[in-house]
This record gives sequence, C-alpha cells and structure tokens, in this order.
Amino acid sequence: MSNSGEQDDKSNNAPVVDELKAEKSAEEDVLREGIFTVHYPICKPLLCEVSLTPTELVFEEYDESGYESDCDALQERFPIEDIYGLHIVKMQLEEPSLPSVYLCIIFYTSALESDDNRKRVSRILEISQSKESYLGNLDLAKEWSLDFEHLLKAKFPNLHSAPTGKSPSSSQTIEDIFTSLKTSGKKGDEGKNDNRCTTPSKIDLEFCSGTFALVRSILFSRQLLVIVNPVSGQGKGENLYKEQISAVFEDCGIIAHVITTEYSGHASAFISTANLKKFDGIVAVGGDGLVNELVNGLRTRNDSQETSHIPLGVIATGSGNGLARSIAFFYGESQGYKNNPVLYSALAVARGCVSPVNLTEVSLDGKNSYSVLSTGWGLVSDIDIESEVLRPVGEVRFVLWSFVRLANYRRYKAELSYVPSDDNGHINSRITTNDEFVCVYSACQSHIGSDLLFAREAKPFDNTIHLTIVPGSTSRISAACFLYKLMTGGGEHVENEPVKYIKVKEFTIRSEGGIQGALTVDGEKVHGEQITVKLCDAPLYVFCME
Ligand SMILES: Nc1ncnc2c1ncn2[C@@H]1O[C@H](COP(=O)(O)OP(=O)(O)OP(=O)(O)O)[C@@H](O)[C@H]1O
Repeated sequence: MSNSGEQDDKSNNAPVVDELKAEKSAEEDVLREGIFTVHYPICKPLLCEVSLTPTELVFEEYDESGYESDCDALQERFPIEDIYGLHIVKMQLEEPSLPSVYLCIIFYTSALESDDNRKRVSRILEISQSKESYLGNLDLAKEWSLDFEHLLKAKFPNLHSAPTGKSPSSSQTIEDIFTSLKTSGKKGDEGKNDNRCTTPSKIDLEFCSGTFALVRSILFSRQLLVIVNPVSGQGKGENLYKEQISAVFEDCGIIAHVITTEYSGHASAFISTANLKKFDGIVAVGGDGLVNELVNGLRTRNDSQETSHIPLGVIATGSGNGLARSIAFFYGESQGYKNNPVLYSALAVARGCVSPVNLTEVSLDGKNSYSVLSTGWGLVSDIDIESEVLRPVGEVRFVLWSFVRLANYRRYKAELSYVPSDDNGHINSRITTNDEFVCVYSACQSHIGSDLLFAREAKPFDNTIHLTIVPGSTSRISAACFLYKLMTGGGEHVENEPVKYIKVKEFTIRSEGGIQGALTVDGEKVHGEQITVKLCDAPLYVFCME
C-alpha cells in the first residue's frame, strides 16, 4: 500500500526493468510482468517482481535499487494450472487517497512442498500503478486476469465443452465482469445488485484480520447444487463438507446451494422435481450410491433431455468411491487422488472440465433404472453387502469379510447370457450358459472402489461393459487368489484360471424363484428373478481435472 508511489513508474506498461532483466524476460518468454506489493496470509507484505510465463506465475522479491535480488531473496514459482481462484478484493476501510485494486490469487499446489500433496497458497497483488484512478487499476487487474483466463483455457480445452452448448462455468466472461464492475458506478459500489457477488468470506477473514473485503470472484465462478449424504463412508460426509469442501468452493468462487439428505432416497426424490435452471452443475458429496440416486432422479424428470446434460461432480466421501477413483485414474491423477480424495475431487469440481462417462440401463424383473458403476452377483457382492456391519472401520471391511466369505464358500446356480464385443466394439452373437457361479461382476469403469482396480483397460466412455465371471468350478484357493489380487493388485485377478474377463454390450442373469446370494447395483442390494444390464446411449457428464 505504501508503495503505490514507487510502483507507478514500474508498472507493467512502463519500462520497469533494466536491460539485463529485459533479456532475462525474453529468454523465459514472459507474457506480462510488473512490480507489486504482495500480501501474504501471515507475513508482512513484500515488494515483488511478478512475471507471468505461459506455464508459470513467478514471484521474486524486488530490490528497489533496480538490480536483481540477491540469492537469499524470496522466489516462488507456481504452475498456471494450480490457480483455482481469482478474486478482486478491496480494503474494508479504504482511504480515498489509495485507489488500489487487489487481485487475490488462490493456488492449490505442491509447488512449495517437497511432497506431492497439494496445499492452499494465496497471494494478493496490490495494484496501485495508477495513483489516482481506481478504474485505471481495475483495468490493469483485468489485463492480468484475462491472461490467466486465456492460459487456463488453452491448458484445459474441456473447460467449456458441456454438451448442452451452455458453458459449465459462469456464463459471464472476465470481460463482462470487469465491465459490470466499471459501470456499477463509483468506487465502493462494485457488485451491488449482482448475484455473483458473494458475501465477504474466508478470504478476507484470513488476510490481515479482516482488512480486506471480497468484491468479486472471477474466473470460472459457478453456482452448484450440492447434495451431501451425512451417512456416507464412516458417517463423516457432513463434517467433511463443512470443514474442508466448503472452504475449497469458497476459494474457487463457487456459490454452493447445499442440501443434506435426511433418508435413503431423499436425493433422488429431491432432484426429480427441483428447479435446476440456475445451476451450472450438481455435486454429490457421498459415494457411488448417492451418485446412483442423483442420476436416477435426474433421468425420471419430464425435462430429462436437458437435465441429463448437467455436469455432475462427485466428491468422494463414501466408503467405495469407485466412480471418483476411476475418473482420477483415467486422467493420470491417481497419486493426487490417493493423497487426499476429498480435496482432489473438490478441486476437480472447481476446475470444471467435463468428461462423458458410460452409464448402464438395468432392467430388474421389468423395472428399469440406471447404474453409474457396477452390477454384481455372488462372492464380491456378498462381501460388499454383508460387511456393512463393519462400516465404521472403513474400506478395510471388504478385506476382513473376505475371510468370512471364503470360510463359508458358496456357489449359486443361474442362467447367464451375454453379448460379447471385440476390441473394436464389434458385436458377436449372444452366449448363454446355465451353470453354477461363484461370482459375476460387471463395471463400466476401471475401479469399483478406491483401492479396487477391476478393469485396467476401462476408460470412462469406452462403450463397454467389463464383465468378470468366476465359474462354479473355481476352487476356494483360486477364489482366495482372485480376491487377493482384486484387492491388492493391478488388475491381474482376471488372469487367475478359470476366471474369465469379457467385454460385453449387455448381459442377463436369470434364476426362477429369485437370484440367490447378494445381487447389487452400484453397491446397493436389489432382489429379483432376472436382471439385464445394457449400455445406455446417453452418457453421464462428470466434472474432472482436465
Ligand atoms: N440421510 C440418509 N440416511 C440414510 N441413508 C442415506 C441417507 N442419504 C443417503 N442415504 C443412502 O446411503 C447409501 C450409501 O450412500 P453413499 O453411496 O453416498 O455412501 P457409501 O455407501 O459410503 O459409499 P459407496 O457407495 O461408494 O460405498 C445410499 O443408498 C443412499 O441412498
């Protein structure tokens, strides 16, 4: 703040660096640079040279003598793709003589860490190059913001590819936002009558004990409908939302409308009639069961043609989280997900890229529904359902119950028929067998749980049902090997004789008098004599990292 005078002559529009620095800039392909006072959450503000390259934002402590900083000087480099929030903030008690504009940049990054864990880092650039004109400073903030926007858009081409043709992110561009800030009148009136102007948030509380107030969140700000399942996982869904996820959303400029479910089926009932017009996306804070409810609710609506295109976010607070894990696996972010599934999936929602994902249509004794992940019968489903009694221990319940189930080994009789497809998606003729089975399990995704790699070849939208058959001839030892490899391996469980792995377009299990053993759709138990699972033409659209 006190540096506004000095900075005037050093703005990015003016020749702020000496020849030496200009050379260095050219070498590093600097797109934009300037000298700013940078405010930090806890330490004192620092005068920094801030430069933007196509890949990084670099903060370098600036020596006012004009020479390059010594080697002890602070230097921080943040990858552009680690920017998740961009906000205009202002002084709460602004002195008229200081028409500064503050640009708050929020990163979720591992750039300052020695490990791969992403941490929240915020930096506030004080833009006071124009000594008298708030609007002049706003213009400069806009120039920087537009550069961030262009770089991020170039980096993430899926960002605006929602199939409705409507952007999944804000319908306003940064240009619109700055125009509205300028036309909103004199300094201090910014954002009035504007429903995207969020209330002062954590951002200002965190900086300098409430010295700053949020004016506008820009850059991919969205309105999301968030459905929280409080009993998901170990019953921590609601707390995780309040303590971690909401803070990430606030950082990223997301306006969340939160509904907490009160009973099983609530999410489905609510979403089947809710007014969804103003939302850019719907977020499930829970497991695959909650996603299943939301998809089924959305697809029973009268306007389902439109609503089935609304992107869905999946924040992994369930005990399985197969869908969230599969999406992360496909986009090569397995480690990021494993380090912190909740943070990773919240950031994927905030990033706002959209990926199509296969769904299946399930017909159970003639009653139709949709499955987002898996349909199973026998051993694996038995373990999933029966281990519910161990839910408080988390995902390890699957391992523990495997011992119980193997000690009491079961085979079930039914007719299984399926329509195989080859690697090019060509359909072969239907095969039908009437036999005993230990397990039949199918998924459209790679993972059926956070640590359960089921079909390593599976891609989110490969138009394939990946079917694994464990025939009745499988010995208890072989079944133990199958389970061990499923729970620990890289997908080798299907290489265990006589287990079969087949790509299919549809399959049916039928047993007169009722299918014995646990039959599950997305991990939830169902009952019936005949179940048919086939690929659904209209995919689901899910928020992802890129
Ligand atoms: N408030 C609630 N009370 C009781 N059950 C609920 C409530 N909200 C949702 N449910 C049900 O809880 C079940 C499990 O939910 P969810 O999938 O979110 O968590 P999970 O089972 O821990 O995760 P996963 O399915 O990934 O293993 C779903 O069938 C859902 O219908």
